[in-house]
Amino acid sequence: MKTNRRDFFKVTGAVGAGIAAGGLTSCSQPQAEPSAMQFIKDAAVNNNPQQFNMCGYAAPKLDKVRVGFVGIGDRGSGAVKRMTYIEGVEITALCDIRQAAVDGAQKILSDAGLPKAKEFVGDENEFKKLCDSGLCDLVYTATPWEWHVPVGLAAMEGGAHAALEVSAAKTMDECWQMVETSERTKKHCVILENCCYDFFELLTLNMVRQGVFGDLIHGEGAYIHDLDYWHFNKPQDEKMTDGAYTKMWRLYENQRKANVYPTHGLGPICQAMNINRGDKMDYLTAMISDDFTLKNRIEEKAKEDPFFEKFIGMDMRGNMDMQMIRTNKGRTILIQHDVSSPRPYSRIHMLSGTKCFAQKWPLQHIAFGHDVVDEAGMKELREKYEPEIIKRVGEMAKQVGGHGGMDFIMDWRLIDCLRNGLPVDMDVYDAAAWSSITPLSEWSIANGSAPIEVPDFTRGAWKTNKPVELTLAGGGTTKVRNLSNANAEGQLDV
Ligand SMILES: NC(=O)c1ccc[n+]([C@@H]2O[C@H](COP(=O)([O-])OP(=O)(O)OC[C@H]3O[C@@H](n4cnc5c(N)ncnc54)[C@H](O)[C@@H]3O)[C@@H](O)[C@H]2O)c1
Repeated sequence: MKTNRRDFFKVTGAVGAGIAAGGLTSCSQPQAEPSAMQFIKDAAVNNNPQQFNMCGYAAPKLDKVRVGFVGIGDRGSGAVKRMTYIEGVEITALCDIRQAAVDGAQKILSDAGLPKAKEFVGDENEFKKLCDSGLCDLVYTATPWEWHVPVGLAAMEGGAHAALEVSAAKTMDECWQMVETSERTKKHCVILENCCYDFFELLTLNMVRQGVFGDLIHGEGAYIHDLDYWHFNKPQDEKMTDGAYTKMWRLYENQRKANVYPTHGLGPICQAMNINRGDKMDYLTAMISDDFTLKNRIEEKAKEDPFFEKFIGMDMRGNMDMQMIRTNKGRTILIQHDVSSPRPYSRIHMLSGTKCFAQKWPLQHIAFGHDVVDEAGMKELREKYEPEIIKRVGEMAKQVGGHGGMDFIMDWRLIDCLRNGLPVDMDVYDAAAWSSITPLSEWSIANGSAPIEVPDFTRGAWKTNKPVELTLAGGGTTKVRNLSNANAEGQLDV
């Protein structure tokens, strides 16, 4: 039973197949055998040794970064636009299953005075041609979740770095495939976790680094976002290709009883705790509530519009799921996920240390002991601890927009790292560990909240890997193009 855990975790992709067919599916449950304790023992044994350590790896410098985009819907088109502001970027290739999406991206390029990119429009495997074209140094993927890893693997095999939207992977097998392919090809596989670049998250990360928090004890993160409007934003055309989520993909994904979107809350906490770089997640336990809203909403919508009748009877995930994670250094993390309850947005972002406490939602504050820092104190803290990246591009990022600026900071930093041959902030081990919460939580939930080990994707290298760099040392040279037509568009909620 030592090497079968990848198979054990393989989720069949039935949800994905359902989306592709435009039909109804139910998500397969992972088996509940062997017992959790047996499984935890087995999971301590790694499959293959690390081939090459991608943490801290500096790929050869690229003066120009030729970027290809796969999946240019809501999120991907925003990324194309942001990249037009970054010098040293050449947008060379655009791929989508919809011509309209590619046309929209070409317009973004022409509006910015940039040349047309080569188009790859066809079926769902058209991205392979883009990845094999030799046109790209970086393939930036913003498809529905089921395509992230297939595109990322093809990109790395084709000689490009891969950048994958969140969550990077859906299954444990995909997590290992990313790790093994990145190590073998020596191509970065970056998770595009924009929340790691938000202003308060970066401020608190730097404060942790400077010792202001003392020892970190506990962190909390979340993705609590009432997506009702987006889930039910019906496509207007017959092929179901417009609307908020193309072919209603996200409603289908909500059949899976797991935290299907763990990384917005988890990523910044992992960076603060040096997960994979001095500490690691050891094990988790997960729990989910029943569904109190989604089935009812589907029935309500079906009464208004027969389009929604096909969703009746779908076995939806419960509203709220939670994961409790214990780290090797004895810290704890709580992650919450709820996209279907009528309540205000929150990613919590709470850090609790021996000397300092910070929390972003519902009310942003920092405290020392019982004393909450006032406005003047916050100003002082920002002046003292705002990291260099915010000083360098923070104001420009606010003008470009994208969730208040953090999306642009993330893109700029990624390009600057590639251009200056710097290690990336969010490497393949982060992509795998953060994404693995989905299959791990699914297993724990299916097994009465039994604890389950989080695999060590670094295979021991976490003990010596260096923390995320916050100084821009060796980089910071990438300029931002004329911002005169920037309009800071993009909602503040992620
Ligand atoms: N980081 C964030 O803040 C954030 C915010 C929104 C969405 N996202 C992520 O971005 C991704 C896309 O979400 P979205 O809201 O833009 O969805 P969307 O449905 O608007 O866009 C997806 C696009 O991918 C295209 N597509 C589907 N399959 C494809 C394939 N095989 N090859 C090429 N193109 C394909 C679709 O036609 C569509 O244009 C998701 O992973 C989502 O989780 C992240």
